[in-house]
Amino acid sequence: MRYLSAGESHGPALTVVIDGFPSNVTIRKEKIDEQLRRRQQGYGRGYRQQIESDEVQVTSGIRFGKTLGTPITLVVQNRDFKNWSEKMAPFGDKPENLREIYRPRPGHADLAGAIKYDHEDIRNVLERASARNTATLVAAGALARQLLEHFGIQVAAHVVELCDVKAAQFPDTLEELEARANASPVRCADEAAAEQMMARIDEAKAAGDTVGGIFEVIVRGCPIGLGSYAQPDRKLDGRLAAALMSIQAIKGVEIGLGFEAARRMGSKVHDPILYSGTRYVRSHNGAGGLEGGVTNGEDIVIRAAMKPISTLYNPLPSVNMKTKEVEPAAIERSDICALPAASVVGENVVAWVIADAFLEKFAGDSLEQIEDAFQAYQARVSQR
Ligand SMILES: Cc1cc2nc3c(=O)[nH]c(=O)nc-3n(C[C@H](O)[C@H](O)[C@H](O)COP(=O)(O)O)c2cc1C
Ligand SMILES: C=C(O[C@@H]1CC(C(=O)O)=C[C@@H](OP(=O)(O)O)[C@H]1O)C(=O)O
Repeated sequence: MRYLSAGESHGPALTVVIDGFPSNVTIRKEKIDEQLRRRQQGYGRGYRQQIESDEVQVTSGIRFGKTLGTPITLVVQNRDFKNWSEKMAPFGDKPENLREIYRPRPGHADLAGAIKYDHEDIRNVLERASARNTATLVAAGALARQLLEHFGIQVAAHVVELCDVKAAQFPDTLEELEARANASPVRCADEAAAEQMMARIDEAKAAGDTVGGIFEVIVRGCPIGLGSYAQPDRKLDGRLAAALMSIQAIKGVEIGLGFEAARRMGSKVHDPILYSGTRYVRSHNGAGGLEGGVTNGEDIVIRAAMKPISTLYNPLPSVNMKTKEVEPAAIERSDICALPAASVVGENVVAWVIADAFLEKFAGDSLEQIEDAFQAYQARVSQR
């Protein structure tokens, strides 16, 4: 399975074309829209989210609520385009009063992008570098998720740290964790920590500053054996890390104990293997569900660290690329914190990678063929 996305933040629309998705999978539009809505939310988001009300349009590959097995095209309109139609026009002359951007923002793609693609106006860079494109990743992930649901695989995410505030209380069940995260303005299941996180966002806003943090994604219900140790590019840990690192502003990924594993003795890291009478189980899950790049049947637990938003209302020094004078970096309308939104993007890109690995293992052109392969494998696994 693969996809290609396209679109500028203030252009007419964002588009993603998905190839290799099997036929006869039931898809509900409301489930895609629900993920798009979740991505738009979160304490600390900027004014743009009040303009947008993201909704998917399907222009190919689905008929009467079922996939056809042929390319699926998902489109998300940018409502803001009506305010940008002259400034973002594909053809015609530049408007006389166009405000061009020459002062790159530290932390954004501005400087490197302007040099790499030979652009004078940094808008030509930021329009595509913008995390607005994560709407397409979420739409694709929301489709993948509906395939995973059919096989009892759940994906959830929650915020565990925001700036220097850490969540300390975690609910016992995944359902409760998900419900509490969904109810929290910062998508954190620990209510007391969530209050402090919101205070940090308020402080950052008042100071013209920004904040980042860490979110955790949990996948429950994966069979043993997704991914492979046979080639580096087939290892599922690497594929998941790449997907998360590809989200704008994600600077670190850890699986299971992650960096903490490096500080402990092996006996305090690895998970003893037990047999329940029907299946192999672990007494804890330091590996985060992955050993040798292959799922081991435990929950996949993966965390991603997001740097603070690059646009500062109290900007850092930069250089005017036209005059070479030192000047404050440009200010674009911006989020103060987009960590809750990034956690939703994280959930959906992880869902995509898991669905991709699932389809490799249980290959088939239709849902029925995949079900046959899955059931045959489950029968074999129960003999081991
Ligand atoms: C959901 C989300 C929203 C974001 N919103 C903004 C924003 O409003 N302003 C901004 O400067 N950066 C924002 N960012 C971060 C930039 O997109 C990011 O700093 C930039 O693309 C460079 O990231 P990189 O160094 O990881 O490539 C956002 C990131 C995400 C994931
Ligand atoms: C538009 C979205 O995110 C945007 C990501 C972003 C950036 O630089 O990454 C800059 C802002 O866009 P704007 O300049 O229109 O205010 C964010 O709000 C979105 O997530 O829907």
